[in-house]
Amino acid sequence: MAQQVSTGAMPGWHRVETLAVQAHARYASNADGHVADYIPGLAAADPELFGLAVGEIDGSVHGAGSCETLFSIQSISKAFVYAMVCDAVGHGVIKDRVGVNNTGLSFNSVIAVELNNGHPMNPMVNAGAIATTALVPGATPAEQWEVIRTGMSRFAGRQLELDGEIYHSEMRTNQRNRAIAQLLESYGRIDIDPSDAVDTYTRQCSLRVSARDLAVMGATLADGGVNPVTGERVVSDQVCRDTLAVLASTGMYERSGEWLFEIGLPAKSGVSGGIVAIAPGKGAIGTFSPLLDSAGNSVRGQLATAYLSRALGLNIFASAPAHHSSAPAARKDAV
Ligand SMILES: NC(=O)CC[C@H](N)C(=O)O
Repeated sequence: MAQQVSTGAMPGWHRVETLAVQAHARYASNADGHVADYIPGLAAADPELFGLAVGEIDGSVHGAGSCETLFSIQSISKAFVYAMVCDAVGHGVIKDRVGVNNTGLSFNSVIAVELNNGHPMNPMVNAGAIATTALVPGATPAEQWEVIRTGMSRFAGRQLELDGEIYHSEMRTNQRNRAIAQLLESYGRIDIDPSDAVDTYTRQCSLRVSARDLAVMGATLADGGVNPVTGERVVSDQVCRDTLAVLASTGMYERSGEWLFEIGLPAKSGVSGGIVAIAPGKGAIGTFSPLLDSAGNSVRGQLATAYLSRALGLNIFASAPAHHSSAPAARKDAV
């Protein structure tokens, strides 16, 4: 796991380790928010769970709390499947077919598709993610699923497994996603059977990861597409740039602008309570806590990421070097 070395991209091994523990301790007692319940399998999540990890591009990982607890990745899969599809089919195809602009509406909005003439607008909302998954290489849904599972596992540096219970639970209750996929088909935005696209998309959302996995997956995007733990190239550096740009504008649902303003990092969240935030050229923060705010973003995850972003000087818009900027606590904790 973590090595006692640092490239200097972040403040130093011991400092990052200490800050990870502090970020966890600082917000562990915050019980604001609600567990997602529109997928019955998610409603059973333990609201007490809270884990985080910081992954550096030298391959070190610093964890705190429930950082090894597994949970379904949900919407965070959208970021990595987008990167894989971009790598496979090129960014022009996906930009035209799916788009890169924020809808300003909730992630499962049907009206956003209608308002934009069937254009999904971006790959981080359900419509765009289903259209993106439909573009995954493979002659059959089984082949497409294998490409996704293998690709996501390469980002994590270990074999990821499907959470069968969550998958079946969502498949029984995802009428809205089925409607979105059929709407996309009616507009000629997906070429495969819409039920197959939704099935594969639901599987990708049901892959089990930990906060530690998210930190490594994010650090791979921070590292220009090379997994810093395994040393394997997963996607090209150009694909990382494209993916991070999309995450910056759309990764935190309709709160993406506010997030970028406060925290200054491209990020992606999911309704099971995960968040991954990426500091290009430095590393990534993975957090997990199932209590969500009204937009579906983890409350503790946002607070801990904000704290770490400030303390580690990760904001991509900061013009002063970290040692010249104000102390971590100088800005209020509200996200
Ligand atoms: N925001 C999310 O994490 C949503 C993912 C979930 N699988 C859905 O499609 O509704």
